[in-house]
Amino acid sequence: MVLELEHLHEACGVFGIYVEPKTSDNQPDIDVAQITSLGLSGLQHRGQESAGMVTSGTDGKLRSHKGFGLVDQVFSPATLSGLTGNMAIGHNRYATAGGSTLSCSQPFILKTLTGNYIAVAHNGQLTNHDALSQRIMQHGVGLSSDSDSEIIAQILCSPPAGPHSEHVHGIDFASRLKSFMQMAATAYSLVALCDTSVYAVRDPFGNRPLSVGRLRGVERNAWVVASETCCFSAIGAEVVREVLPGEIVRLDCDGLTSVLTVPRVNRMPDQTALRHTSRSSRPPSRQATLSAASSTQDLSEIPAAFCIFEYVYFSQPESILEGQMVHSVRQRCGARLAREAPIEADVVSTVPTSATAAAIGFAHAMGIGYNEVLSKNNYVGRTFIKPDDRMRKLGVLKKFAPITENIKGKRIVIVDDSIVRGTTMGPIIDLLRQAGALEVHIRIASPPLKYPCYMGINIPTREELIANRMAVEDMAAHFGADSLAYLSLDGLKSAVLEKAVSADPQGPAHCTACLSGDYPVELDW
Ligand SMILES: O=P(O)(O)OC[C@H]1O[C@H](OP(=O)(O)OP(=O)(O)O)[C@H](O)[C@@H]1O
Ligand SMILES: NC(=O)CC[C@H](N)C(=O)O
Ligand code: SF4
Ligand SMILES: [Mg+2]
Repeated sequence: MVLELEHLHEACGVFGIYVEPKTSDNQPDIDVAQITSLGLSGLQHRGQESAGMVTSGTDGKLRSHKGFGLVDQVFSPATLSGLTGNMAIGHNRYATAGGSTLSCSQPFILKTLTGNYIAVAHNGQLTNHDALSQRIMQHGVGLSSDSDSEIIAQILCSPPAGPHSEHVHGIDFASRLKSFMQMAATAYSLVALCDTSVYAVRDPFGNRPLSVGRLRGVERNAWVVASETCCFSAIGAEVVREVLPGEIVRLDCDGLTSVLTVPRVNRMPDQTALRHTSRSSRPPSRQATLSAASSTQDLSEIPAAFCIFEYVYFSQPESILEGQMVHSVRQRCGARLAREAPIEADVVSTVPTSATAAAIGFAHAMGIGYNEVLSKNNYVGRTFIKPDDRMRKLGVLKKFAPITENIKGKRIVIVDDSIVRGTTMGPIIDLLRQAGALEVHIRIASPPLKYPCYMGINIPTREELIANRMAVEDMAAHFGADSLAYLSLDGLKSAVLEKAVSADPQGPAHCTACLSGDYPVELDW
């Protein structure tokens, strides 16, 4: 028997690019496949299982390549040279539905009744996956996988109900997207290719991130879209804006067009089909029932529910979310934590890597020097170890080594962004003690993680989350520390909201379900 040392898993990265075809030889050639591969590399932290890309050009033909592994392993120069065209979409996958198989890797490509092909890539997790797959199969359509993303592609193959002029004018893809959004409230950020346009779509709750940018120094239309803006600098792009919750954006030779916005409403016609929505493969403790939203409620009043954990852990520090840099938000979290749980010490440090900004914020607010006490080996991947205590600790020690001269004889505050199973913290405290720390105080820059996520993040089961197994007061002793404190939920929300801006008329609002148990869609346990 082996124990997998796993924390939270990321949420997939999507990327898209549209470059207007050249009209004169003076215009620069833009290699969209090369840019997509660079963009996906910049989003690698969101998914490492498989990568894929679809390109299309003026000939209307789609070219694609997918494979297991990291972006640089999947796309060789020879592969990229075959992916020609003026537009592309790409995907990095961490599986949340359907397992880690090539049949579930993305983008999905399907042929439609009009003869056109569509390609779709998805970040997120459909909360009504099971109900939608039943509905598709009842129409006699077989599915090739258990992927919820395939469901999206299948639904987008069907013309929307009611009168439409699709067969005369080709696919009315925006109407298809709107129709899909009315069936599935959350969670998805999508990029799609259809005809001569790239589409970018964010679910009505805006649960997963998605931003549009523009290639610098290119005179004609040259748009990009990505899960996170951190990949823009490597491809020479500037941030334009976020896709709004419920918005469908089209990128083509007409520029950036906001085709339409669907209010935050779950208007699936058969509301009862939304019950018992979680994947059957989940253990009972993770099963959830989604209560249908009342049809009389003014649902456009419901606030957005952008994943607050993107700020805490998932996103890269340089990414811009809701008009603010993730690094700055993390620093504010650290500063608030210092106000909520101050402590006298000689040095403040981080559990590298994602807690570093919070540790710096904590140190500044306390007026204590920040320094590093742990060196992280970036080449250690997921660790499989025997489940005895000694080997468990060695698993963590493979990842971190003490910087002893910064530790010996010091009172140390060690800041982490989150505690999931509690695997990392105990061995780190041992390491600091062995290196001669006088005192060790743990500060966590987010509230206790207690509830599963149904929106596309693999959080361990309730039983596996240490915050459900142990009171906060007992944790310091459990880890061998002198004290331990978490940031409050209000503290986290204030740090995020202090500078968040949104073009959404309702303003920025967040999903905090894994911390608070309040799900954006109602769940009965
Ligand atoms: O309580 P645990 O189950 O041990 O998990 C919590 C740890 O996992 C995450 O870090 P990760 O190792 O993923 O790396 P990062 O900080 O470099 O992103 C998180 O930042 C914590 O450090
Ligand atoms: N992590 C994700 O966003 C996963 C997307 C999709 N649910 C899949 O499993 O492929
Ligand atoms: S439950 Fe947590 S991880 Fe999932 S979307 Fe909400 S805030 Fe993000
Ligand atoms: Mg960490």
